Amino acid sequence: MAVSGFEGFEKRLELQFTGHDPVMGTGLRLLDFESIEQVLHLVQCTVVSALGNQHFDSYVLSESSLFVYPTKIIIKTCGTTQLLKSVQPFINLARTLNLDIVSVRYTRGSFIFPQAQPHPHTSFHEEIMYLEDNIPDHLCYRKASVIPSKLTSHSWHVFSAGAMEYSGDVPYTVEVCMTELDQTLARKFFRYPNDGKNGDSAGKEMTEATGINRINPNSQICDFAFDPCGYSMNGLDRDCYSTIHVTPEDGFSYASFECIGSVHTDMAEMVKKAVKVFGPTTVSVATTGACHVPAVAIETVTMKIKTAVEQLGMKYRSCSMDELPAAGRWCFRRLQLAGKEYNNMRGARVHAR
Ligand SMILES: C[S@@+](CC[C@H](N)C(=O)[O-])C[C@H]1O[C@@H](n2cnc3c(N)ncnc32)[C@H](O)[C@@H]1O
Repeated sequence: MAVSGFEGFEKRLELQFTGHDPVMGTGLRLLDFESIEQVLHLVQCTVVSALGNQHFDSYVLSESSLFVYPTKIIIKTCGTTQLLKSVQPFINLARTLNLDIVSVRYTRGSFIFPQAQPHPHTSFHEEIMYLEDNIPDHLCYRKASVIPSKLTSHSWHVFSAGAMEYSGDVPYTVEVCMTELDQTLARKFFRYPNDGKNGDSAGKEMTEATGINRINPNSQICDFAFDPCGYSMNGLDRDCYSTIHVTPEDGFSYASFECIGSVHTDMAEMVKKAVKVFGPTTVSVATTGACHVPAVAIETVTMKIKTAVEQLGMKYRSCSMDELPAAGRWCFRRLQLAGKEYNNMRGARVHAR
């Protein structure tokens, strides 16, 4: 942990592959656990719990989560992990299964403790340089973008590279970052000393006590409670995942909620339920991949989420959009608890009333 506190904001990497073998039922899921562990060792994290279904495998990590689909890997890690060190090893491992990389997407918010980040995460510039050096040339549709909000301390960083332009036919992704959690709600993610439980049983109890199990009642949940505090879960609902990570310590409290949506998902309702679990002061919502079907167009999805979160007493502060050739349109919205204002330094909160 950094001297100052734990960095909750995750770095997220999504690698998409393709292969000549039309039988894609297993694909990357054939990777043996030892190979995955070796990559995670480079990133500086470990597996603490795992659960799979017929569509994908999910791993709760000591620092966030990993999802392995037949042709896709999604890994998000927090703290001072070196996530981008996994890019080349994953591409090489996929090659052993005759799978070729076709797109890379890297996203993250603004770190609370940027000075604590190691190479190659000391700045967004360094991250882009590292990615450029470690992905193959055929991923030629490339763009990096910092999507601003009104607060320079809350921006969304995106890099995407693809072998072809984005076609808009994938389910959309919503990444929610919450800071300054309500202290009473955050306390539910602390364990009692000598509680006689292990990470799995304590995690299950937190999932139920906090209402996380009601965010998507159709999910199978793999959860883990850290000692003395902290919580992570992966939810599996057919081929869609959701994931929650919580750093409850006062002063740098943080929680994230991420999930995949489709025309069948009431995303706004799920985000609202997730925000309610934590009572944060600031909520940022990054949405991408929404396609041209009107019901899941990015404007429709993000507007519904905004309206749902406002019902919890949050006020809309800013909205920015950008378009990346290999990843499609991005929308980054920030909301803040009504009656609270920030000056431009993170954490320096001024009450407006
Ligand atoms: C559960 S992980 C979640 C990471 C996620 N990105 C977040 O901050 O919400 C981080 C939390 O677990 C706590 N924790 C306790 N033991 C830990 C360990 N061995 N590794 C990582 N985090 C640990 C940290 O202090 C922090 O509160």
